[in-house]
Amino acid sequence: MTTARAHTNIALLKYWGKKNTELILPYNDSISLTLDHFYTDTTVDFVSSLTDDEILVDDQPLTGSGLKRAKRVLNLIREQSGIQENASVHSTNHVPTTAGLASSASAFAALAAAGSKAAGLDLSDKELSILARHGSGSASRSIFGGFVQWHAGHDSQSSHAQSIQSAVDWDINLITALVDTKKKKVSSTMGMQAVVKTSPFFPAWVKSAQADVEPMKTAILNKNLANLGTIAENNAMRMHATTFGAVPNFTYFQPQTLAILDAVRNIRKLGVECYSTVDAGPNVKIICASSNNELIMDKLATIINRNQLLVCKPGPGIKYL
Ligand SMILES: Nc1ncnc2c1ncn2[C@@H]1O[C@H](COP(=O)(O)OP(=O)(O)OP(=O)(O)O)[C@@H](O)[C@H]1O
Ligand SMILES: C[C@@](O)(CCOP(=O)(O)OP(=O)(O)O)CC(=O)O
Repeated sequence: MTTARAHTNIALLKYWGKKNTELILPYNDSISLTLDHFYTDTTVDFVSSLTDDEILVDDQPLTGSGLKRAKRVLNLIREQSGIQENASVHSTNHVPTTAGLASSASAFAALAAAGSKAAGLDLSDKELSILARHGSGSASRSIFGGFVQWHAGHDSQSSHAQSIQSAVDWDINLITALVDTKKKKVSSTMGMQAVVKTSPFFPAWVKSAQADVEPMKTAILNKNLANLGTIAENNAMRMHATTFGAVPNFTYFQPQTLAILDAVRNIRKLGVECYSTVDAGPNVKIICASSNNELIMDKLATIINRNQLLVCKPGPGIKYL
């Protein structure tokens, strides 16, 4: 029996579109920051008496596409280890209850790590990243701590994450503004599939996202918050532009999302370094230095309750408990 802990991550350069939906191969590289605040603990045991995999997430049986994805990861572990038994999986998401924050990244990274170890495999971080990717693309990055690059690659073996800077020894924080905590109408999986198929902006997105990779790596290595934030904010807006171009068009933004994006631009005009990024949902993440956290949260007080603002710091990679 093995327990692993994986932290969630926020993409500074987004993964948005699959070249291969079976293998989860993305069109472009993405770059993320692993966060300290949100994580998943998963315990896996292979048990001969079980007639099927039994997967409980927060004490509820996993169903639907979540179950299919988890079984895909467990089947790969059985293939690689030669183990025949079914798995008993217990997982707990340590994210604010139903906050609508990406849990699939930490979920499938923790499952890949705990499952492979429980099956007797001793996988490298690269191999774990490839395994986790088969559950959810963003999970490939949650194997590593700090700043991480997912190389798009051209096949399963070449599409994996790699550390850019695991111990983040400079001041970068992320304030999460919880605009809406309900389950979103369009999942990431469905949203990206729709834009790949129908948005004329998609090819331009891929081109500009890939062009962001080297400047973003340079900004990280130079600890340059202004460059990092500017590239991240533009990248996020371009990702969301693809949804406006889709047929039928859709958006993850809500009125409060737009109000916060505007407020961040205004705070920046005052000379305070802060930048927004938004994933496939209405919540805004504000990239800033910790010294500006209070000032930014005070300025946002007219738009959003203080208890809907959470400060996150860089977090670690996979851990066995
Ligand atoms: N701890 C867990 N272990 C295994 N699977 C999980 C766990 N937590 C969530 N899942 C599954 O992961 C999938 C994604 O979950 P959720 O929609 O909450 O995260 P998300 O990352 O915001 O989603 P999306 O893929 O749309 O971005 C769901 O199918 C869910 O059932
Ligand atoms: C907008 C994003 O958060 C999309 C994440 O998508 P997922 O990794 O959740 O998608 P699947 O691979 O279909 O499970 C950007 C990102 O995290 O890079």
